[in-house]
Amino acid sequence: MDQPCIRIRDVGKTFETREQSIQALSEVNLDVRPNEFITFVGASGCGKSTLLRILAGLETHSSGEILLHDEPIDGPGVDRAMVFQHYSLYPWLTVMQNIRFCRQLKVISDTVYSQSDVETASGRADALLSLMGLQPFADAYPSQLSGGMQQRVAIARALMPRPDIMLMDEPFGALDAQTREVMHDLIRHVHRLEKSTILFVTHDVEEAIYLGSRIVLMAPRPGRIDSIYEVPLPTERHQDMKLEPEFIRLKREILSRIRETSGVQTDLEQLQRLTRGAQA
Ligand SMILES: Nc1ncnc2c1ncn2[C@@H]1O[C@H](COP(=O)(O)OP(=O)(O)OP(=O)(O)O)[C@@H](O)[C@H]1O
Repeated sequence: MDQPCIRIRDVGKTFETREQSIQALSEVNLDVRPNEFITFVGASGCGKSTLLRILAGLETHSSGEILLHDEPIDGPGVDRAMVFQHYSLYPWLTVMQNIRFCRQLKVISDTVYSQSDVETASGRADALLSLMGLQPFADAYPSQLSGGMQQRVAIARALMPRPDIMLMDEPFGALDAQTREVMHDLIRHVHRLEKSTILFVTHDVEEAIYLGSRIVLMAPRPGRIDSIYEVPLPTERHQDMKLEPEFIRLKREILSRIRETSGVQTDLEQLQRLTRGAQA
């Protein structure tokens, strides 16, 4: 079996605000193997985004250790790309310019500005444009595109420097149900083709099962890993699988565990007690 490309050991994160100290993550342990597609689910506030941001190098952790290819993470790097829920494209650049933007930065920062670098980058940008079905829109501006198309540009831009690891924080959260299904099949296709490792945060359990090979369920207060599920589906997926008994059983099990760990039930019970008290 492949060695893990990411090792997360006893990781904790505490945010200190003026009023309080928030333990966003506590004793998180996880090994990620190359080319895995891991999805993260869990109640609001369980630290999913914080963990992703730490892996992206956008946030530091307070305790424990995170190794990426046996090296500690010490900031963002071109080996990791992040895709957010909001498309975060540059509105003044065309689709093609947005896709090439990151690569241009890398070429300039490496000061290896040769013709062959530029040609390789152009070829890759063209390939990504066609992979995302965006060729007719190469010269369009983001404001001229639908949400789904903008997110395809954001994914193409993230893929441009050939990152080892894609960190995706609810990338399809703002899209309608039909567009999401199209994006699901597209991202599975991209994963097969590009062979990158994908860590994907979502609130949608069906999305988590359909996309992931493993599902990490996190729980809040403090944010931690509660359980990990292997997805019993073949690598090749199709939408009808969502109707299979095994898929529905896993969805029920995960949804029920999220409810149990979220504390919402406890809040409801407290509310009912208070209401009863007020009526007595
Ligand atoms: N910059 C910050 N400063 C203070 N507290 C923060 C900060 N970022 C996150 N938190 C807190 O850390 C906890 C975890 O937040 P995080 O956004 O990682 O959870 P999440 O699981 O992604 O939530 P959601 O599903 O609602 O997006 C929450 O209690 C949140 O309020």
